Amino acid sequence: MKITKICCIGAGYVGGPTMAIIAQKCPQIQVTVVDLNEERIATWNDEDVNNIPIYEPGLSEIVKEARGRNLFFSTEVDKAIDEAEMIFISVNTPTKTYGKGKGMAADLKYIELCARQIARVSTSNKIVVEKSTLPVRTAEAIKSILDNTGNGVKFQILSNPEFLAEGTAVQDLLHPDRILIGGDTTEEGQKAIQALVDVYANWVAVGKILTTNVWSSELSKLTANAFLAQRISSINAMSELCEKTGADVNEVARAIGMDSRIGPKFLKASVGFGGSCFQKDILNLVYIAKSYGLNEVADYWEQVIIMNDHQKRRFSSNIVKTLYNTVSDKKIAFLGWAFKKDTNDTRESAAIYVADDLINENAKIAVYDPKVSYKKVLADLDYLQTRTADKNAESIVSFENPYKACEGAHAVAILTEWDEFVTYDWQKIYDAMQKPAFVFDGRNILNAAELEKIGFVYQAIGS
Ligand SMILES: NC(=O)c1ccc[n+]([C@@H]2O[C@H](COP(=O)([O-])OP(=O)(O)OC[C@H]3O[C@@H](n4cnc5c(N)ncnc54)[C@H](O)[C@@H]3O)[C@@H](O)[C@H]2O)c1
Ligand SMILES: O=c1ccn([C@@H]2O[C@H](COP(=O)(O)OP(=O)(O)O[C@H]3O[C@H](CO)[C@@H](O)[C@H](O)[C@H]3O)[C@@H](O)[C@H]2O)c(=O)[nH]1
Repeated sequence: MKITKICCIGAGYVGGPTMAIIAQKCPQIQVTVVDLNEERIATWNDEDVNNIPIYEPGLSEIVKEARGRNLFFSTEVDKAIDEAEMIFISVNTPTKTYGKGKGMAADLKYIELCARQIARVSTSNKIVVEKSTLPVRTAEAIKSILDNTGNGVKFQILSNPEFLAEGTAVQDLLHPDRILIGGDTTEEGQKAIQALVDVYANWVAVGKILTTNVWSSELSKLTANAFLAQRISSINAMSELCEKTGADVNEVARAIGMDSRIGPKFLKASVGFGGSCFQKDILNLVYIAKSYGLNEVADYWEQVIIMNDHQKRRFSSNIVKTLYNTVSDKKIAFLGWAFKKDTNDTRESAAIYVADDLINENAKIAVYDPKVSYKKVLADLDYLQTRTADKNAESIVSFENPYKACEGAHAVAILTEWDEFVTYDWQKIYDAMQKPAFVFDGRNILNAAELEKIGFVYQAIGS
């Protein structure tokens, strides 16, 4: 089956970039990305392509090339669904905040709404592709809804999890380690798999396109994120031991990373991992394991989250302890608010939790992040519901100039590893700060010797 029209439901961090690349690489396919969020669609369509809602290096250029040619962003969900032969579901699947599984399970209400909408409006056969990260066996639920509420048209359901990381989304999509496609073993299922393989084969070597059954594909996504996050919690656990023993976690990471069985990637000790995926997906894995009575499996993976929470709290406690056990009315400058560099995404960023802890101690926080607005900073803190929005606004400000953010501060804390932080005039920052001037480097990006020479009291993670 040759695909000529694709619809993607969800114009977020996955739907937007993924469809932009498909449109760029497959000019013969018309790709329409739809979303209920009118503001988001309007900014995807903004005349100035630099205003698109997601910041990813290289993305605006690709959108510029394909938008209006074969890439469209629209709020007309029904129309796009009905016209397409293949529909990607790329909506959010956050952790449940209510009812059974609250705080653990994935909330599938948006997925179910999509399935019902597809069933309601489809007048021709469709291939439905799960792009969102979903609990194993979700395809079964989607199939049941489609088959029982549809207009008699036939649906094939594929699982095609996305492995892109934010900040490198374009490169990850252009040069993926692998593409994973899970589908039914029936003849129809195999035809559907082939149709999606043919789309990716426009730019991905066929040897990198892996096909499996649906359940393996769904579970592989949760497994990949669990393994990646586990490496970070493992190195972060060692960072605390390094601080006690005089070992240096960067040296330890280099030494173990040269073992080809371990490998060098994902061994950077930090203030803790953030992002919308790791915590959510591991909690979901823990919930699934528990629901099958596999308590030891659940406890094993939950420890990755416990360690990460500890690492974030340890960072804020250390700031308070080092600043003579009080930060009350002291100005702490935060360089970085995003959960990692090269993205404007702040979901689950360590900065939010560190700020929350410090505000509990009456600190005054001044944030500078090259891509995050003050509105977003406040929304992130308000979401925690620790205190009133007014109190948050009194306790935290943000600056468009990093030097202004650091002026008069008792300490600077590095929360995100933006490259520009390394290039700053640290002497100038030092001169304008309270003395002694402290730097807490939550990303181990600055040069300790240089900063100490200037006069800073410098503390990194794990040394
Ligand atoms: N962010 C990542 O880097 C990443 C990477 C791989 C996988 N994932 C997974 O991909 C999925 C999407 O993540 P995201 O970061 O793009 O989320 P997101 O919140 O940025 O985007 C989801 C979009 O879906 C829209 N939406 C929700 N319900 C809808 C409906 N019924 N009809 C139309 N639009 C609807 C929302 O308005 C939102 O704009 C999640 O399951 C996530 O776990 C994310
Ligand atoms: O050595 C490291 C590597 C990462 N991090 C932190 O870990 C978090 C996650 O980083 P990363 O994995 O690079 O970004 P994400 O966009 O969250 O991507 C992850 O989550 C996505 C959503 O499921 C997956 O698709 C990706 O494969 C997976 O890497 C960030 O806070 C990083 O700063 C570290 O602290 N140390």
